Amino acid sequence: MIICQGPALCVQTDRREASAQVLAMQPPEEYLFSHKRFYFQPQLATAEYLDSLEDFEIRDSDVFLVTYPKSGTTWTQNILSLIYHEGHRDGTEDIDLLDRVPWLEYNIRGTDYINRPSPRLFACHLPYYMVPKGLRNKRGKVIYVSRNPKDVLVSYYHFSKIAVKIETAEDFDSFMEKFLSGKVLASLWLDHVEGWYGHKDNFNILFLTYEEMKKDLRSSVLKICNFLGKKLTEKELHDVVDKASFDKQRRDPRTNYEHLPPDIIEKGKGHFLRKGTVGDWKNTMTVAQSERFDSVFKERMQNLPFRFCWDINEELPS
Ligand SMILES: Nc1ncnc2c1ncn2[C@@H]1O[C@H](COP(=O)(O)OS(=O)(=O)O)[C@@H](OP(=O)(O)O)[C@H]1O
Repeated sequence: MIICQGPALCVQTDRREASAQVLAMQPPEEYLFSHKRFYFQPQLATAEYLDSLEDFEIRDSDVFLVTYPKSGTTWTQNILSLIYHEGHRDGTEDIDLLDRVPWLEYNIRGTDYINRPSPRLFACHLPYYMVPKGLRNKRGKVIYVSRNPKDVLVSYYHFSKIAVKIETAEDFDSFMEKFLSGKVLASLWLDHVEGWYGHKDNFNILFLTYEEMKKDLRSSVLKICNFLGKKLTEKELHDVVDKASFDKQRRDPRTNYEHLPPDIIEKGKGHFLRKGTVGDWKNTMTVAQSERFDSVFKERMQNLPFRFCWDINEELPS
């Protein structure tokens, strides 16, 4: 089975040959593969497979977590697994998170995940127009998690230093320019979020933000449970919230991706779960960089319903 973390981290536990074939098709210096106006990780995505997703058969019980990278994907994957799997909550099962909630666009190919019992859980970074058409007809459920794009940018920048398969940022300025022009995995943040929000009526969808999860994780888990029609006891809810905390997740090698080999994550350069805070962009971006970011993002942000801390002098929520 191919195991992937986001667009950037991928490893296979078996069936290595499938990925080796795909790898052989791509020159190693190519970090981005464009298909239908969207950037993918070239080692794993093929146009043929991506096109086949259109007809991927959706079950009403399917749950799709959709994010732009670095927005809280792993966190929500963990929450979904904890909500649905008692053995995960009580620690009696030793199943990899990425087997629980695999990547639709990268790692169900060649696996039998599609034949698993319901409810099937998937994660993806796909734009709204590339997901299976069944989803676009309101079958299955979609949870869309977004995060302040300034924090996304900073998280992505640091991640590029530890993720071997994505281009290492030379410096923050040049990485920011790539981010602002959408020349990164998953393309332009604005297009992704606007696309999903603008087409929300076609989907059975719940929008969440990283910031609201940080502010009140218990309420966010309850919101997810209500959307999924899943009732947890007080003890179960407590266990989900407890095991999804940043500290617990960081200490768990499975959710901090410490088990991934060094050709996926470079050891000793940082952790996947880095800081897990709101507003860390203020520690990295200068006033000039923030203003440059605003000059591209601010106007279009006003059409979105999500309210993020934007100005460098604005106080962060407690
Ligand atoms: N439990 C928990 N609580 C708070 N924050 C968390 C948690 N789990 C992951 N994270 C933070 O999410 C950031 C990684 O985002 P993703 O998981 O979406 O990355 S990826 O797209 O799957 O590569 C990355 O953010 P930064 O720390 O700002 O870099 C992670 O630390």
